[in-house]
Amino acid sequence: MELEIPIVDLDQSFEECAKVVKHACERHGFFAIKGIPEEITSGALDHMKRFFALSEEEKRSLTVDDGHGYIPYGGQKLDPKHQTKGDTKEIFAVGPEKTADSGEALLFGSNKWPTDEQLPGFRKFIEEYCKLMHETSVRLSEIIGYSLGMPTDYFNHKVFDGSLSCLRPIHYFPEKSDPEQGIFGAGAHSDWGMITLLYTDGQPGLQILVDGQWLDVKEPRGTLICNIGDMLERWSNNKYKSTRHRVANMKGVDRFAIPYFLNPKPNWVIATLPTCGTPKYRDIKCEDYIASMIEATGPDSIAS
Ligand SMILES: O=C(O)CCC(=O)C(=O)O
Ligand SMILES: [Fe+2]
Repeated sequence: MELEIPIVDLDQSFEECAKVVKHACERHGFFAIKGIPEEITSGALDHMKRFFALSEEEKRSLTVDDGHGYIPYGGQKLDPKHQTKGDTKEIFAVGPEKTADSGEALLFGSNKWPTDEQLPGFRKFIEEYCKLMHETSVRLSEIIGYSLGMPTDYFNHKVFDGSLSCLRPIHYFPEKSDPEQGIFGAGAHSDWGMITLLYTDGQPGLQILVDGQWLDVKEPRGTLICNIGDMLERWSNNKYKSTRHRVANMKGVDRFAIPYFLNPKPNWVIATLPTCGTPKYRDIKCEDYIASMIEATGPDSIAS
């Protein structure tokens, strides 16, 4: 069954956007956003297709060792309990460059870029794309904070301008998923951070779990999908849902997706908002939550 998600038009008023966001977040936490120029999203997609078309050797020379870089096929298993093999995808993770004097904990290291000879213009374009995704997701966070009864400057740059946000473009291999056999493009999971902004090539595959049923998400073309992550669920004391989702590649074709994960600064403490009732969660530092999730889903969870 298909799920239609509401559209937030960033050209509309703050109040109007907040109304749509609130309604979607209280139901399942997925909505689409309009207002990012097509040539930018399709440009990012073209660059990422060229990246994943590099030779195995070239990609593996950029293999991730501390958070950023290339993660080969099967290198992540998002739902170890229900998967019989790793996700049938490869990833290239890029984050904001950390400066030596930023004083942040070293959870993620520096980026690993292909050379300009390998992929002309790639680094410049993707860096700009990261900045645009960051600005857009911070703006959405301001709207979200307001929709939860907080001042509009509560969730702004002071919270999110750190090193943990991350663009993680994905190539799903042309391999048919088989949910009965525990084979998925990406296993069921919820996202970990504040929000995720996702652009896809339009191939179906993304499914979300609503009232015990897996529904296919159909995003209107020319939009990005935005969904709520675990930290916002904690902040909002479960008012807003960090819904489980997965990728089932039922056609067995290549599929490309470019998610941007907006996370707070490493040492930012996630504590229930004063507008959201008696806390159901203990306070937790952003970097501690992320480290525990990497531990649960990274290469060590592949061993089984
Ligand atoms: O590829 C998609 O549509 C979703 C990817 C996703 O959920 C993730 O990377 O967290
Ligand atoms: Fe996800």
